[in-house]
Amino acid sequence: MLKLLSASQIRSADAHTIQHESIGSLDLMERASNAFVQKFVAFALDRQTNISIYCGTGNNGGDGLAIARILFKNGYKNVSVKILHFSFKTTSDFDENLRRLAKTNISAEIFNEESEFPEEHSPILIDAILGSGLNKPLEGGYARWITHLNNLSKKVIAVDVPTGFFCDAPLDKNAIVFHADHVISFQRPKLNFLLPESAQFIKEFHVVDIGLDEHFIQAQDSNKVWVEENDIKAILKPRASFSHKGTFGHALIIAGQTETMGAALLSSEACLHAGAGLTTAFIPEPGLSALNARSPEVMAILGDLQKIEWNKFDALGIGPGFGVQVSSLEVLRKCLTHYRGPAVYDADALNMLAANKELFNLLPENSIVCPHVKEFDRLFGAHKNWQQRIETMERESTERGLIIILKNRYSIITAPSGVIYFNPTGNPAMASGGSGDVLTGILTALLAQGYSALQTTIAGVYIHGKAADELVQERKMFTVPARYLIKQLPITMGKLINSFA
Ligand SMILES: NC(=O)C1=CN([C@@H]2O[C@H](COP(=O)(O)OP(=O)(O)OC[C@H]3O[C@@H](n4cnc5c(N)ncnc54)[C@H](O)[C@@H]3O)[C@@H](O)[C@H]2O)[C@@H](O)CC1
Ligand SMILES: [K+]
Repeated sequence: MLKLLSASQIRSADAHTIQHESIGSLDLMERASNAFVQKFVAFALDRQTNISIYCGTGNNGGDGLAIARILFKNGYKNVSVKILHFSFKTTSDFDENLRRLAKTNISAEIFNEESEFPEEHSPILIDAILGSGLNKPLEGGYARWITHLNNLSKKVIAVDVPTGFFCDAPLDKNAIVFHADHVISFQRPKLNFLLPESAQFIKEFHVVDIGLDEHFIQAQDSNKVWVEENDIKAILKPRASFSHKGTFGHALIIAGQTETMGAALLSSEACLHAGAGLTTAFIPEPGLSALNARSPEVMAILGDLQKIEWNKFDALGIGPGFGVQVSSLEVLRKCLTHYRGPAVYDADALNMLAANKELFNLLPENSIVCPHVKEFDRLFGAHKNWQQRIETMERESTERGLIIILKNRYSIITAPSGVIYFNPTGNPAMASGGSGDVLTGILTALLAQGYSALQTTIAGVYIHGKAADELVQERKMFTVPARYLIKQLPITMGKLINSFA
C-alpha cells in the first residue's frame, strides 16, 4: 500500500530526497520533467503539433521550462513558452532552467498581470503555472488569465497539479482552476484527485515516479493509503488440494422482493462465482423458479423467517432489493439479535438501519457496511462535501468498530484502526444498477471463505472494480452490466491468485 501524502508532506519528501540522495534540486526537477514527458508523448503523437507551455515563476514553472527543452530534444519542434511573470519572486531552479532555455531555439515570451492575451493557435496547452505550492484561491491576474485560458477550450495537460487546484483542502465548486484533460502528477495521487468534486476540474490523472525516497514517504504520518495489486495478491490464498465445499464456507444472502428479485439473483450468483463453498438465498417464494433457472447451484429458503437456522452459516449478506417493509425489518432485527458470524449490510438493510437507529447500535464489531453516497447520508446525515464524509466514516469506524465502504469511482474504506484505504480499480462503465448487489455477493463469499472482515473488504472492492476494468480494457466493453461482471469474477480472481502462473 502506498501512503498518500499532503502537499506539505510531499514538499518534505522532495527536501529529504535532495538532502539524502546526493541529488540536487535541479536534477530532481529534470527527473520530474523527464517523467512528465515520457507520459505526455501519448497525448501528442504528432511531433509537429504546436504546443504552448504556460509557466509560472516557481518550481512548477521551472518544470514547465525544463519540459519545453526536453520536448524540443525529443523532436517536438513547435513548442513555445509563455511565462506569466506576476511576481518578482522566482525560484533558483526556475532561473537556471530559464538560462538553459535561452540556449535553445525555443521561443519564450513574458507576460504580466495586465498584459493583453496573446493569440493562441496551439491545440495543446501545458499548465505549469502553479502546482502544489498553491496557498490561496486564485485572484487578480491569475484569475483573469486562467478564466481566459479555460475559455479557449484547448486540450490541457497539467504538470503535477492544475493551477488553482488545492491538493488537500476541500474543493470549492466555484473555484477558478485551469481545467485539465490530463494531470501528470508526481510520485503520488493527491487526495482531492480521488474525490468526485475534482471531476469538474480534471478528466483524468496519471501518476509518474520521480524517484522520491520511498522509505521516507512510507514513514510519514498519514492514515490514508492507496491500495495496490500486490496487496490483494498477498491476501488471496490459492485453493489447497483436498479442499471441498465445506472448506469455503456456507454463505447466506438475504435479498430480493417479488419486484426486485434481480438483486437477489445478482448477489447470490456473485457469491457463488466469488468462491463461497455453498450459497443459500433467502428470497420470496415467487422468485424460486427464476433462481433455479439462473443459478441452480444456489439453494433457497423461501420467505419464512422461522426457517433460517442462523448459526448454520459462516457469512451473511443482507439488503439488496430487500425492501424496508415490516417483514424485512423483522428479518433484520432477528439477524442482529440471533446471528453471530461475520456479515455485510447493504442497500435496504442500510436504509432500515438509518430509520431505526436502535438497530444500528446493535451492529457487531467488524460488520461491513457498504453504502453508496445517498445511503451514506441517510445513515449518517447530510454532508457538505466528500472530505466531511471521510471524517464521518473515519469516526464511525473507530468508535463503532465497523468497516465502512463508501462506494465511489475510487471507493473509500475505513477500518476500526483509523486507516483510510482508497481503492484504485473500477470505471464508469460499471456505473449501473446491480453493480452494488454484485459487490455484496463478493464480500459475503470472501467472508465465508474465512478472510477477515478487513481483508474481505480490501480484496472484494478491488476485485469488483478490477473485473470491470478487464472487461473494458480486454474486451473493449463500453458498458459492463452486472451479469457480465459476475462471469468475469473467477477469471479476475484466478489472475490475482496467480494459480495459473
Ligand atoms: N524540489 C522540489 O520541491 C520539486 C518540485 N517540483 C515542482 O514544484 C512544484 C511546487 O513548486 P513551488 O513550491 O515553487 O510552488 P508553485 O510553483 O506551485 O507556486 C509558486 C509560488 O506561487 C505562490 N502562490 C501560491 N498560491 C498563489 C496564488 N493563489 N496566487 C499567487 N501566488 C501564489 C507561492 O509563493 C508559491 O511558492 C510542484 O507542483 C512540482 O511541479 C518538481 O520539480 C519536483 C521537485
Ligand atoms: K500546474
